[in-house]
Amino acid sequence: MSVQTLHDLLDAGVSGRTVLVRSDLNVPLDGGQITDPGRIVASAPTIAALADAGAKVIVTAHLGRPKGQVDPALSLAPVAAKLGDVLGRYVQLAHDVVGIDAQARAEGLTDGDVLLLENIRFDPRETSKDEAERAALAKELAALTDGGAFVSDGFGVVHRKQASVYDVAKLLPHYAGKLVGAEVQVLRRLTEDTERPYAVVLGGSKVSDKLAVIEALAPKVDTLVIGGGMCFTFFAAQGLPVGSSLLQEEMIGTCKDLLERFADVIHLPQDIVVADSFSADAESKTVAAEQIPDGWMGLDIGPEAVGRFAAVLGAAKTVFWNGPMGVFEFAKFAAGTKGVAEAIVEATGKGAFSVVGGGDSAAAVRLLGLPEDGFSHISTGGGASLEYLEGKELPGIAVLESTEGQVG
Ligand SMILES: Nc1ncnc2c1ncn2[C@@H]1O[C@H](COP(=O)(O)OP(=O)(O)O)[C@@H](O)[C@H]1O
Ligand SMILES: O=C(OP(=O)(O)O)[C@H](O)COP(=O)(O)O
Repeated sequence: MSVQTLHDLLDAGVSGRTVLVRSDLNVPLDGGQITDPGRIVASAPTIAALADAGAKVIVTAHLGRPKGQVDPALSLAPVAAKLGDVLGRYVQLAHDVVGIDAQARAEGLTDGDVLLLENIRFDPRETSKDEAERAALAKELAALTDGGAFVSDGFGVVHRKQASVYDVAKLLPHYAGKLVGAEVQVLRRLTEDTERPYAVVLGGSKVSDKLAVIEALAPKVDTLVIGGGMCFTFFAAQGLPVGSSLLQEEMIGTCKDLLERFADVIHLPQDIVVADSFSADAESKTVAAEQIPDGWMGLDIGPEAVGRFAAVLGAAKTVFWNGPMGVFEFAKFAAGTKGVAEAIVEATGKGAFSVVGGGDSAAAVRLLGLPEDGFSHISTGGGASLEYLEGKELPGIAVLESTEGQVG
């Protein structure tokens, strides 16, 4: 079944209708300041098209992982201000998710207005495993539109079966936004007639999510380069000490099995930059991967690893990269990410098709001064892209294919 798109909704006419848009506005923050507005910029075209066509636009989004309760540090206030700048129109922020303030503001919207609801993850029902709880929140979200429409445009979050991504689509006529459409179109190229060698580079800190993806991805690729916070569980699987580095203990057995089955595919760093604390001015030194001292944590891959990874990536004809190689936000631990990114840019220059995905990975590209056009595509989704490549059904896209919630 085909998915209805924003074009279909605009063709049908939206003037005077209230449209709920799920965007991924999960941008990196440093003390309340947005360090990279990439996801806001990428989300703006869908919102602008609707507002320009006279819709009353309600945007819902999350920021970080606030555990179902209000966390003032994760308020969408800075995001509302930045979205307003990018759109060139005032964006009002509701001070709650679906409460009295959101309801009053939704009722008061006039054609072309844009309202951003407060961080949807302040409501515990958003991420609940209980379908009835999610459905209740979805019903309250849908009610804000007074029978309007839902546009799914948060590509970075379509792999999450959450109320504002999945359940609400069942209650309203639903459409795929511009960003979701564009992302899927590019990623399709990484799953059909992929030019070999095909390299996937994985790093970052969402270790449990992404280790689960490796099992499905490993048989599909020629090379799996693993760095960032992902490599320490593999080291532990080899019986090596990892100090106080990120570790997913319950996945050690899985990593052992992966190392046995995909020994030729998996590349791990042979040296690591360790630190005595998680801070920008920590004491640091480079050690061999098998010599991480007790009490020290690995915060970057070492220079030898960068060299070896660069050689592997230099031969690749297709590259997908998700997850920084180290804590690039601290200058001391940014060299690994920069080195690997430069190697991918070089491979792209020689004709490889390259995609970098993920909020922080895309931010790293820009913040470390790499040319954005040095990659074939910069995707807003890390986990979402990985699950797409894995061939898994993405709940936020699959639900758009259903007829539930559609008119007629
Ligand atoms: N060795 C490490 N230890 C702890 N955190 C790490 C390490 N390497 C990278 N990171 C962190 O991983 C974060 C990004 O992870 P993730 O969310 O998985 O990536 P993305 O947003 O690109 O999908 C960055 O904030 C970075 O500081
Ligand atoms: O940052 C995100 O994903 P990513 O780090 O995989 O790119 C998305 O906003 C999803 O966030 P989540 O992984 O907390 O569900």
